[in-house]
Amino acid sequence: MTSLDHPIPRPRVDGERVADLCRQLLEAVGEDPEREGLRGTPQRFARWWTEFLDHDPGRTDTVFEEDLPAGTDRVVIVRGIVAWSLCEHHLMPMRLELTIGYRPCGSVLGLSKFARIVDAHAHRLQLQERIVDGVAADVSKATGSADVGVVADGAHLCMSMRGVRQDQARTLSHSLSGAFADRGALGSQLLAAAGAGQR
Ligand SMILES: Nc1nc2c(ncn2[C@@H]2O[C@H](COP(=O)(O)OP(=O)(O)OP(=O)(O)O)[C@@H](O)[C@H]2O)c(=O)[nH]1
Ligand SMILES: [Zn+2]
Repeated sequence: MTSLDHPIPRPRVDGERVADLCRQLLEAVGEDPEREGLRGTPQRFARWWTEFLDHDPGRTDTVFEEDLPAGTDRVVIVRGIVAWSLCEHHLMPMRLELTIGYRPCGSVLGLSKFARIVDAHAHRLQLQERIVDGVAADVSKATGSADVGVVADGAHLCMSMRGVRQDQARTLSHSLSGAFADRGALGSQLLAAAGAGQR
């Protein structure tokens, strides 16, 4: 069993510096960082950045050997995985609902590991498309399967509370490989499981 190398290393957060920058930000937007309600804000702000970016997803690659009876096909689809990330353009939250499928070839991945893999990619400054690609690559690496599909349905606050203010807009993105690709039945099954186009 090998542990997964994540393409973007976990950043180290300098909490004191973040708190100091928060104090400066409050001043720059015309606030008094010493007023009662804001006195603890720089420390809280630093704490949440640290909690978010320094998040340890835990072990992501526990697999179990599982032989399939000859002539049977097995597909695993996990849906309803919710993750929050931050868009790297505006540093604003995006909420993603992910559906992940793969066709096991000899071993199965522990079910909780899908959400842990998602966490490893979400707790960074990100693009939805990069999260989906990264999750698909890690699932493929952990399972040894070339047949992997990942669908994400994302709501981006930078598109809803500011900018174009499209509160209902959702972004669907997917990464399909092997048997999930080429508009085949498995890809369609995955998109249907994700409820694509139903919201
Ligand atoms: N492809 C992609 N784009 C994203 C994601 N998150 C945010 N964006 C977009 O990044 C783009 C940045 O556009 P810019 O023109 O540089 O910045 P802006 O003037 O703030 O853009 P507006 O949001 O249109 O006001 C916007 O279109 C955002 O909607 C993401 O996960 N994937
Ligand atoms: Zn954005």
